Amino acid sequence: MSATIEQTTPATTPDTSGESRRAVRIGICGLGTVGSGTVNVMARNRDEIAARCGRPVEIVQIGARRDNPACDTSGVDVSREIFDVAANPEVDVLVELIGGTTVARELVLAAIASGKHVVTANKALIAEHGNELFAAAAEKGVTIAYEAAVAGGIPIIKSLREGLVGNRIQWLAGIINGTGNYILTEMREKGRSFEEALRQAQDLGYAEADPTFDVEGIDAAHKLVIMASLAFSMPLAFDKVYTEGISGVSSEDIRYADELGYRIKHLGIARGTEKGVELRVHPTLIPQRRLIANVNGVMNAILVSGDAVGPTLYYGAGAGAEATASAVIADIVDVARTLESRPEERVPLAGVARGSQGGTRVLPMDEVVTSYYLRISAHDKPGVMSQVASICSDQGISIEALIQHEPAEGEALVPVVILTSRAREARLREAVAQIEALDTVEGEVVRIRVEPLG
Ligand SMILES: NC(=O)c1ccc[n+]([C@@H]2O[C@H](COP(=O)([O-])OP(=O)(O)OC[C@H]3O[C@@H](n4cnc5c(N)ncnc54)[C@H](O)[C@@H]3O)[C@@H](O)[C@H]2O)c1
Ligand SMILES: N[C@@H](CCO)C(=O)O
Ligand code: NA
Repeated sequence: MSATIEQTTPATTPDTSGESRRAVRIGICGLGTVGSGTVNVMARNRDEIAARCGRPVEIVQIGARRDNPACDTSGVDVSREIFDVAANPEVDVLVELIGGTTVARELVLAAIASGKHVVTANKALIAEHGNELFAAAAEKGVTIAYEAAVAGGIPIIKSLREGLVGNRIQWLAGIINGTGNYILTEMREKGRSFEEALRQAQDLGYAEADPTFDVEGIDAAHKLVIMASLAFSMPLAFDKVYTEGISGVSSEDIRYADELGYRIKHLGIARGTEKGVELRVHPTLIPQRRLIANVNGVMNAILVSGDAVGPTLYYGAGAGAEATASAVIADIVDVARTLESRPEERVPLAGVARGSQGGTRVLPMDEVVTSYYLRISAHDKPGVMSQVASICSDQGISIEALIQHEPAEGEALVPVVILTSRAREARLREAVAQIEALDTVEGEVVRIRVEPLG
């Protein structure tokens, strides 16, 4: 089917010099949550977008397997074959919203080969194939814009690549998976089960097609590596990120953390050290008084600390149809604004000029230094604490706080909760192995890292 979009603005808009400029022609591939959100927001805010671009922005084609009742595509050429969009000479900018890394990679390469700019919300694609795609785009003199890929509607890519460009970034830490934060919040505030909260997040359109990506930290690792690449001018190194998800976080640990004055949040952390950059994603205890500890539900927040500016905080909806569409459209406008500029005058895709990325070392997890929350299931016998304290002390670790309640009626095991001093990961692991080997201790010791973030 093919027809013209109903016009509420003229197909040309006067630019500041008074000349009329032709519309920027957009092709959207994928009409799921983000695709339909983008169509809706573009239709609703079309006059504002045209005014901000200095020219109309028109969706000329959509590639979708099926129609989506969440948006109105009447008047737009809809093809069931997404590669039609990549081949369409009428399309200036291809917007990839299908997700995944196989077909999406082929689609983006095809679009680049035919000289189109690309906008994508696909963090998996950028994190895993970004080095290749950026090189292909640079060869062709086109742009790949990926604001929606990290922290949904929060303009964090723009902040890192433009707003903070005068700084040396020291570290960044963020709640960068909306689904995970939604689950942890529902568990803590409403006592919901993990499974129930995940189902709700899926119903609300927050989760990835495969929700293991959200729950096991893979999605956060994708986003972290993209931010770290910009912050530390290094190639995308997804396979080097230490990744732990939230599936092991229990309601019990959330309660003990509260008792100690902390919240458990799933964080992505990138920190520059003299020996290399730490890249890690894991549940983290954060002091309750920190703003980021109070970021709840689907909201995301990222702290970025620069040598000149100090700590800065970015907060907003990390997932959802229209919040993500906000970032997709920001990218479309960015691309549209520079359509006629020479490639070397545009903001570099990877944040630095081609060939200027350093081969920064990613620090092995064993060398990371942090504090820990440990929960030990111990038999209610005298001497357990002194054994645990002596093992920790042998590894140079001291105990900063301790919770030990009376065992529940009829229970032989009593939970012992400890906050440790800062220690090297390797030393902590050794101490935990020795604690687990004690006759007086049952099962595995729960360990969650603690970050003061200030
Ligand atoms: N949902 C969010 O809140 C959110 C936020 C930020 C980024 N993202 C990213 O945006 C992308 C899309 O996510 P979504 O939530 O909209 O997913 P979705 O599953 O709702 O939508 C994807 C759509 O693409 C279609 N599709 C997949 N392969 C196709 C093919 N070969 N041909 C035609 N259609 C195809 C699917 O049928 C589906 O309609 C993903 O990369 C995701 O990681 C999503
Ligand atoms: N599944 C992702 C979507 C936004 O990238 C999340 O929950 O954060
Ligand atoms: Na963003």
